[in-house]
Amino acid sequence: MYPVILKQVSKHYRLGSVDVPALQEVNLVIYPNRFTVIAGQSGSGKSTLLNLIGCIDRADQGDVIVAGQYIAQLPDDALADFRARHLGFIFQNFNLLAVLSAFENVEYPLRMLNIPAAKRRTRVMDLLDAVGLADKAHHRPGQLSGGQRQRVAIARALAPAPQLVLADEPTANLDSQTGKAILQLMRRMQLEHQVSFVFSSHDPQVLAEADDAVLIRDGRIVSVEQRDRSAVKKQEVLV
Ligand SMILES: Nc1ncnc2c1ncn2[C@@H]1O[C@H](COP(=O)(O)OP(=O)(O)OP(=O)(O)O)[C@@H](O)[C@H]1O
Repeated sequence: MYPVILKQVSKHYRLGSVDVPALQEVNLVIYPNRFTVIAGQSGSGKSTLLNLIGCIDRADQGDVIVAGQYIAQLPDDALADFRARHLGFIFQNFNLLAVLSAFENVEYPLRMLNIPAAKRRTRVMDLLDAVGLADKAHHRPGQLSGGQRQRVAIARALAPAPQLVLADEPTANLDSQTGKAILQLMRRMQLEHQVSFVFSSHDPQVLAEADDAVLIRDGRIVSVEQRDRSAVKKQEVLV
């Protein structure tokens, strides 16, 4: 497993004639198999940073290296394929396809990767079981609660066995109890699947759960706190 590396990364937006510096000379390493939270005030650059790490957008300057690949070297079609193979995404509004069942939503990224049907079925049912929704496989998103929808989204993100799962404010649209349960589920999935999770969040519950907490202000990283949570992890794995 590779770390994500950002070297001297800058990103600007243009708003009419105004230049908006969203990220400025960011240097950051996101270590494998950790729970990393990017925290900062509204407008500080969290989503921009997550979009660059998630290869949804490209840097204006500097290097973004994900899964050992310099992202700037990939043309757009190769980048879409790279994303599908190596990255999973969880969104605050879940982004499930309303006309598909829970099963079909989780299956979707595997279809995109041309995984054979029998293998898809096993993988999807294992994941739905792991997120506690095996009995809801045929329900559509409209027949599920917010927390259940986010569970489907977590299963979908993990379906292609990505190196990295990115989540933009994953608990923002959930009440605090449900948010807590979703956070615990994501932590369990992160440990069981040996995958890196990177979140942006304002939520103190999410920040408290971080292995690594990255604080961003005005487009610059102001601190990175690495916590030794090995004792916690051992306990969680044992239970
Ligand atoms: N498409 C865009 N066009 C112009 N400016 C943008 C665009 N997207 C973001 N920005 C600006 O870039 C800066 C960083 O925005 P970003 O969305 O990354 O912050 P954020 O920390 O994720 O904010 P929030 O917590 O409110 O989602 C802000 O000043 C924002 O106004």
